[in-house]
Amino acid sequence: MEIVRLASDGSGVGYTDGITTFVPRMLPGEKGKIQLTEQKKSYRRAQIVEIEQMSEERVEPPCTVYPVCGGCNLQHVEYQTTLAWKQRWVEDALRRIGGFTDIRVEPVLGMDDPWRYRNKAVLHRDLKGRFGYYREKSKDVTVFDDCLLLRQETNHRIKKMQQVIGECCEGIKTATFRESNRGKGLLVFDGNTENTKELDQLISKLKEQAEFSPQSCSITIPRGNNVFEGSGAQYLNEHLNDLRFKVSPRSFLQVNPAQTAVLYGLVLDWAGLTGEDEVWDLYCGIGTMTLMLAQRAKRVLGIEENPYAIADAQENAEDNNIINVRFVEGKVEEKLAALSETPDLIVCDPPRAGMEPEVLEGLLDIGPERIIYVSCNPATLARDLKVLCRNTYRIKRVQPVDMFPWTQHTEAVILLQRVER
Ligand SMILES: C[S@@+](CC[C@H](N)C(=O)[O-])C[C@H]1O[C@@H](n2cnc3c(N)ncnc32)[C@H](O)[C@@H]1O
Repeated sequence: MEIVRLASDGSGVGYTDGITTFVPRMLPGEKGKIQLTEQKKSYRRAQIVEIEQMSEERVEPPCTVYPVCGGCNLQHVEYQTTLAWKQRWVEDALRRIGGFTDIRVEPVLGMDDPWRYRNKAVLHRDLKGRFGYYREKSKDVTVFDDCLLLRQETNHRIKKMQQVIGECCEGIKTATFRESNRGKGLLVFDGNTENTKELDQLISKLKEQAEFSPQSCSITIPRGNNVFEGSGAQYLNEHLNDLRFKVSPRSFLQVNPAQTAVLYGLVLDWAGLTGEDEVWDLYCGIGTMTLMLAQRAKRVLGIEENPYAIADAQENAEDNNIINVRFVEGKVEEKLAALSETPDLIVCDPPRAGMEPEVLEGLLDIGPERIIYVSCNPATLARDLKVLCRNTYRIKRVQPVDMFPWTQHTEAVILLQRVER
């Protein structure tokens, strides 16, 4: 098969028997043998067997498990090429889904060093007791020695955990490693983690290792009803700008601290706050942006559905002596209707699914002068902007930020200006 174009997840696209066929990790202009892995009526998926004609854009991926790991899918091209692709994917989504034909999308803000940037790794356990990443579209696990997206210290911690746990504590199915930007770790075990002697022994053994001393990495076992037990502090402390944030094991935190600073910097810059502004931060998580906005605004309201995150947000405000914020726990689609004022600015940072229709209607009713939309999914972003920009708002700026190098994921910040009430 010959690859004729690129899909928006980085797969190559060609045709087998006239049917669109997606081949991950194959590039436009390449020819080769493929094997079909999935057949649907309107499309097929396949995997590379052999590449016979290679694109000049292809490079040797530095990671040894890249061909079989579901974590990264763009390591077979240069980093700058991936940034150009991501810019195009945002443009394509805005045009195809949103119907925006004349919007300028700025070049993606990439990283100077796009390796070892992640502060979180979710590892799954296979039947042999080995921990690793899921393969693409599979529950098979890829075991790795050195994940190039994680710091070396984190890779060492993972190896040590694997050695100590061996085949014991079968109930543990997932190990999530998180890390603050000052290097302190938090390991969360999930699965069937009832209070057993075996689990307590595991924690004792891990604590004896330098990698899991309470100063170096806490261990957390959720025991139901918001109870976490283990070793060390049962949360992370993160430092962003001049603020300190508590992050509970079940709360969201952006995974790329270096690019988070770039992303939040853009939001603060575009917010153009004067000190007299009323701001709402929808989908506010642990209140990271809420508190930063509050330092420059009159008042900020944060809305978030995760009870752990909202509790963190409240504590974070107190901890940083920020008093001009208020947090509301609940779904944005339910809480928005109960609010009657019109803020000057609304910042929204929804999950990949984007915003519910009720939220979009609510935003149009409330009608703030400006909206800043932070999105990690160009497709749902374009769908939502189509509604917001039908009559009321105009897109002023679109700036993608590379939060997830070597993966197909794309983050973008959009500034909307109200043009009509
Ligand atoms: C992409 S995160 C952004 C968090 C925060 N703005 C930050 O930068 O850390 C999305 C957040 O939305 C929350 N969330 C998801 N669906 C929600 C909903 N329907 N209503 C309120 N919050 C929601 C999630 O719990 C998560 O904390």
